[in-house]
Amino acid sequence: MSDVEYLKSLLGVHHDFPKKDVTFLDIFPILRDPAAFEVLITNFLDHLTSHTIPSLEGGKIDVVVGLDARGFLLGPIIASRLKAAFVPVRKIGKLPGECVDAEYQKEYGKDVFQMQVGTIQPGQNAIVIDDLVATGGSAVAAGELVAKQGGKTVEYLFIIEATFLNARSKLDAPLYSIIQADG
Ligand SMILES: O=P(O)(O)OC[C@H]1O[C@H](OP(=O)(O)OP(=O)(O)O)[C@H](O)[C@@H]1O
Ligand SMILES: Nc1ncnc2[nH]cnc12
Repeated sequence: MSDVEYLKSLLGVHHDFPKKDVTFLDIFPILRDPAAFEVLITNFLDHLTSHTIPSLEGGKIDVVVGLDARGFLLGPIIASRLKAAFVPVRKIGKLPGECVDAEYQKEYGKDVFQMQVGTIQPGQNAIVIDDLVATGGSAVAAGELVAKQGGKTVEYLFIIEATFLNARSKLDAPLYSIIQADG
């Protein structure tokens, strides 16, 4: 079994959660298996360090943006290994100080994301990371927050991509996913 097949085999599959007709894919079993979690982090880092990200134009990744809540499990470790800053995007009302806002529609609802002003400097290169991309609504909103601060999103990274919802077509930078789910 390949590394990716092994990661895929660990995912929890929950029908009709959190509402009817949504099949929820649970990444937590990967985090309960230290060897699998290392495979996961190594996959992201190999991609980020060996692959040329076209929109990075030879520059470095300055900021790793992690999305509330499961992007927080991945972002800090990737940022630390890249020697980049970690910046959280949180659901509205959770971050102190002045914030920029972006409203979004996701697979099973509507929400508002926020980022603290001054956490990305104009011209900095950012990647956005989360556990799963479904419709892409949350990723698009995160990209808007990066842009509002003058930053540039050079890539969006996810453990799982629900390919049938075609989030790629909505994003302003390439999408990288380790596991593709087609239905
Ligand atoms: O591509 P989209 O349609 O926007 O859906 C993807 C988002 O939905 C999930 O988070 P959720 O909003 O359930 O929040 P949580 O991490 O706080 O549970 C997931 O972790 C992504 O952030
Ligand atoms: N199907 C799904 N599984 C896990 N997280 C999600 N976020 C949005 N859709 C999801």
